[in-house]
Amino acid sequence: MWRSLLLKSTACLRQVASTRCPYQRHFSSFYLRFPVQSFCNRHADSPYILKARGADFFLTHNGLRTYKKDTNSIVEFPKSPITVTEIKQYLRSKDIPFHDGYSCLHIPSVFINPSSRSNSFSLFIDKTTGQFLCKDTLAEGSWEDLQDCLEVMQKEGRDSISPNVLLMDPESVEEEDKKSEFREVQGIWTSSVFFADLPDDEAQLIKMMFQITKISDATLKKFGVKVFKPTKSLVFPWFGGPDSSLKGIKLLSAQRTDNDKVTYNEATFPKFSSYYSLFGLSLISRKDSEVVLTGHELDCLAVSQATGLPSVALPRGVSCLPPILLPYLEQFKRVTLWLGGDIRSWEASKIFSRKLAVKRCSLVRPGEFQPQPMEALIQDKNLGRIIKGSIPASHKSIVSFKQLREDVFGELVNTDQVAGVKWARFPELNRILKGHRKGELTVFTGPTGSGKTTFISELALDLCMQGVNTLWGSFEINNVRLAKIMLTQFAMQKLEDNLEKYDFWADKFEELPLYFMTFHGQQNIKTVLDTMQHAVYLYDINHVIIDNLQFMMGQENLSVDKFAVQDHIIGVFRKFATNSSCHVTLIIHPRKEEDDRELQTASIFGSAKASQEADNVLILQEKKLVTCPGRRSLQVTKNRFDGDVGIFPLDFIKASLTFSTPIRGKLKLKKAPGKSESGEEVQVKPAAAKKGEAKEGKAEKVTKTAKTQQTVKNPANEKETIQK
Ligand SMILES: Nc1ncnc2c1ncn2[C@@H]1O[C@H](COP(=O)(O)OP(=O)(O)OP(=O)(O)O)[C@@H](O)[C@H]1O
Repeated sequence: MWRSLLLKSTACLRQVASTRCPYQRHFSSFYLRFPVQSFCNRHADSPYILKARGADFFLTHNGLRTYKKDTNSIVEFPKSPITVTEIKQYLRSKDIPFHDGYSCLHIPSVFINPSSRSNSFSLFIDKTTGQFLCKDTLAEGSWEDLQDCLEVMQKEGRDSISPNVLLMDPESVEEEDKKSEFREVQGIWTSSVFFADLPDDEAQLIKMMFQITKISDATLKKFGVKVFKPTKSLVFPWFGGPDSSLKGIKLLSAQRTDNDKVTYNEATFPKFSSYYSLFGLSLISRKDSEVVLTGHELDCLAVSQATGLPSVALPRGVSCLPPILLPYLEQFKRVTLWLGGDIRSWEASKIFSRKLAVKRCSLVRPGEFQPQPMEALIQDKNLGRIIKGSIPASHKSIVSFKQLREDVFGELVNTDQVAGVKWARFPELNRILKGHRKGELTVFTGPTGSGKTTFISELALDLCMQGVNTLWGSFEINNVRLAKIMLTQFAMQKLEDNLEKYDFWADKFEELPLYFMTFHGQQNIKTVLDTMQHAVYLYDINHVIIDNLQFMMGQENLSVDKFAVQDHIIGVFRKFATNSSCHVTLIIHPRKEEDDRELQTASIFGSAKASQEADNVLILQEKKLVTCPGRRSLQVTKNRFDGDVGIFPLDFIKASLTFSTPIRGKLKLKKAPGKSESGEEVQVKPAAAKKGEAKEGKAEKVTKTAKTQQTVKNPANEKETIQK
């Protein structure tokens, strides 16, 4: 059997390497046992990326440096997308029995000998992607991997196959890294102590610090929560696998801010991108048929203690529900999502319920009387009653105001949250657009070569750094160039001149929830949309950027009215944005305009119908409204959210490729009224500054922004801040 697998895999690799290199090529995990890296090094005469089960190898022409990156940051649409009907047909053709579950099909595990199978249907196939997970052996892989295994089994007349065929080379760098990381996990875990083993006053102090005085030692012990004294952190274990062994840990530390609020910082081992723990899962019995899904470990403790209901917590809060966790939630007939107390949690619960199958989900609507679970416990609320009052997630197309009433109220009391995520680098844009909202379509245009890509790159990066899961479709410039621009903007400095800092910034950048589609050049709109859909499912993407629409117009449509095609494509993206609750930013080249005329909304679109589809229209104007030639400004010509439109100037900083708003009246330096040392009211008079002084002002601003930038916490990062 090994020989046949080996032959098949090696042949495939050889074919790929000879025919496809240096193009990007997806290797399924099935082939990972083999030395992909060394094999391809021989063919590497230019840099390229191989995506292979969570690892990307960047091979340089001299083979001197190999970057590895274990986040699945490159989104490739499966060569042959699979449907659940096709999966079922295939299983039937192989006489494999299956249960049709909520998100997965369940089949007997092919990795366990039938005589020793404790649970007959322990292999779960994701209905949307075909990815599988065997809960007994933790073997996982793609639909193609599973088919390969089944084919080999059939050919060799076997009724099971070793899961080792799917494992990485045990001596690979990744495996070595994992082993040393696991030693670290065990070290922290064994040197941590249970609350019950701490002196009373110390335990009480820590509980006060984390605001968990209402959580009993018994509850903490039941969930295995410990304290790691050196950093005064709570330690949440991740127990997994059939033997419920320790797979990882999350460390949570708390800090009290000046205004007496508590902020939490999180760190996980393994790191966030591969931390797939459903906290509390090890306490769930096979017979449990309902569960409360929370967004935080402390909330999980609160629900369990107050209601006695089975409860689990998502590993990365409301930012995503990784499909790899879905098999663990299949046993529940009813899932109550109580993810938090704000609008973001409410939106996330609606999106997650689609993945979990809406028919079994009910949602706790955040509100004054329904804060997040831990807060509800502190306020002595009846958590059981709140859960009972959760509302079915099933969506009805026609609703009465009675059903909308609470939603409308929620929007009225949370205006700031409803307005969306605020840009940290573009306060002027916040002033006009109020924020970045899910489900909207933004159309962005500007003259050729004016800096559209560079500007949108920073705009999107800003949001991504605040936890907005982002997917790039860059058809014009390749992903390496785009990532270079973004990394420069992220580091806010010219990295070419600071190569020694590359790894520092690249490590941080890698933690961003940022994904790239691998398309380049003309693309079929359907393929692009399918890939976007796929990414939304896998990574809970909130923002897709398409650069640019012209690459979807296709050659075949040239005979048709160009603007009608454009209108159609905009309509398709509009629908996607609404249906997927995902913001789409579409870059469009303008119509040919006379050089000295400003662009307008009408410069972009073929018809008025298309302009109605966009929620926001942004135009990068070049040197029109400012005296200095080459200056850019950003104009908002449409804002469906609240109608405010406007324009503001942008300064371009070439070294960092960033844009900033010039300080207002920079040449007329003005200070807010204040008091002099003698106590007199002073107003600094506008003084005409020299050119050099103005530049200094700008440089100072950049440095300040850079500082702010470094302290921005990113939820995807190992340090997350949750404001209570
Ligand atoms: N405000 C600016 N001032 C001067 N140079 C800029 C400015 N913005 C971007 N650039 C530079 O101009 C070049 C083109 O920028 P970019 O690719 O972002 O433009 P674009 O509008 O997307 O181009 P295209 O029309 O080809 O799509 C880049 O080298 C970029 O660094």
